[in-house]
Amino acid sequence: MAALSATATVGLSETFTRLKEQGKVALIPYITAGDPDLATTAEALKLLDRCGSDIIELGVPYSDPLADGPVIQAAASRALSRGTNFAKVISMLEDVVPQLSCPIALFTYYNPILKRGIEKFMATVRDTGVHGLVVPDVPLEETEMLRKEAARHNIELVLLTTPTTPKIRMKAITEASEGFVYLVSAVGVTGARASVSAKVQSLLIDIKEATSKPVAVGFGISKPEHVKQVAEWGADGVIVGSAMVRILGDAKSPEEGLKELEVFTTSLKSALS
Ligand SMILES: O=P(O)(O)OC[C@@H](O)[C@@H](O)c1c[nH]c2ccccc12
Repeated sequence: MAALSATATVGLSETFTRLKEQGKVALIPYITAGDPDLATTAEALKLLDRCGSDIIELGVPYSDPLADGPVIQAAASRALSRGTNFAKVISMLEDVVPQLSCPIALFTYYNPILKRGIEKFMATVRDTGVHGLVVPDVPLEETEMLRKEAARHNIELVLLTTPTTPKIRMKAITEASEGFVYLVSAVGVTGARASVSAKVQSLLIDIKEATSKPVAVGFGISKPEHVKQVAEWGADGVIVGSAMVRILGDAKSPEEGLKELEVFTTSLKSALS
């Protein structure tokens, strides 16, 4: 099955190439695996795919999510308290990825990778048909090993740059990043914000001077008007996490959460068309 899924969907950079040809901007939701449970996560992935997501970021819940705000931290602890672990996320993905038309970028902190061993981790992830990997807390100096193993297993390792990243370092990050460059729009942790910082516009100009690779913007984006604004500023993709995670976490039942997720995702998708 993995072989089929590996060919069934194209990778991250190919997805951006196709969207660019169509003059479209990628909608990239993030959800935490196992919140409220893995069965709902499986349904949510299929639903997000059906609603026109172009790439889906799936977070592996971790006990010390230092870059996450309260919404995603709470989702991670709910998922962990239900017994969600890496092995269970992988077996869910083995079943679900072949049913998706959009690629998955697995989102994990560095520690779970080190625990398994980088090579074993990459091989396991690749066998599920997952195309991308985002590791927010690995320092650039240590990404060399990660990048080598990711490339060896045909996984696109996405690196992140922030509003306070010095230009030289930003250039090194855009050079090394595969799939797309993740532009973190705001300083601090993840979480919906009232508006998107206008600084994103100049940051996008700087990054696009440094690289022709696609750039997706994340952090704080939670409304159709945010999505529209970031697309107008020239982003190739827009990432929405906490607002999606909150919908699933606040719902009275998984069914209700999935229904609201569909409405919300559809509203974001129409803001991009
Ligand atoms: O939640 P927000 O503000 O919409 O931002 C996206 C973010 O959730 C997702 O990309 C992500 C989840 N955990 C992270 C940790 C670091 C950087 C990014 C992330």
